[in-house]
Amino acid sequence: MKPLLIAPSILSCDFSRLGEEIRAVDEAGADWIHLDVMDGHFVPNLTFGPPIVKAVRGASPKVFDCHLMIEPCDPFLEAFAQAGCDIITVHAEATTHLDRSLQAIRALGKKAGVSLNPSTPESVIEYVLDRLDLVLLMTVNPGFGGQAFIQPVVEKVRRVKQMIGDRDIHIEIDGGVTPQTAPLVVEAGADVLVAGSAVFTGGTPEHYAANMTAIRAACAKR
Ligand SMILES: O=C(CO)[C@H](O)[C@H](O)COP(=O)(O)O
Ligand SMILES: [Fe+2]
Repeated sequence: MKPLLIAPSILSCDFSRLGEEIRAVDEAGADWIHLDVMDGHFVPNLTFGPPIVKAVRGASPKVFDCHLMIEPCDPFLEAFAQAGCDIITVHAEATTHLDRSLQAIRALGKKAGVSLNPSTPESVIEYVLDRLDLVLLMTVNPGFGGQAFIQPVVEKVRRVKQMIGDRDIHIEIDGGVTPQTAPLVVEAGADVLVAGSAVFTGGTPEHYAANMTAIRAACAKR
């Protein structure tokens, strides 16, 4: 069984102190740093692009887990790779040629991920499993932090876990993860939890450590 990893989403941090906040969650015990890139087109919100990723890359040596909510995605993969992302995840709904996008990410020397919106069936990844390092299952509709967890996705987690069999592929959950919802997806087979508001609530490094401890403790009996 893979160890449980927590990837705080910086979408919920204080953007005026971005580097400092990344350093704080790193020191508070984050396994990965989750970066939400939004284009105002695929999702109804805008965040940041490669120059910001590059600017904060030095704030933490932890894995930079880049969640691209952009359409098209292919023209920007190289820039995100050069900016210092370690994992690049594209949405299946945002690329016409998913197989090509995943090949392009690996050709850049990065880990390749695919994300599925809550309403997207898991069958879309059936023929690209051997090109994947990570499947990100959205448990909210992408675009904003602080939304409520969409419960029916738990069943999809179980199905994806079965589909991947003994392949070395992470199952990551993103959206509405709290100490209450985390055990549901972990029990179903998830091994990476993205959490934005549930980690950054409180606003101090001590809160971040306690918030991550609470999520881990809730999942400890999996
Ligand atoms: O991809 C995302 C939104 O599209 C974010 O990663 C996600 O929403 C995290 O925020 P929270 O944990 O507050 O739900
Ligand atoms: Fe995300």
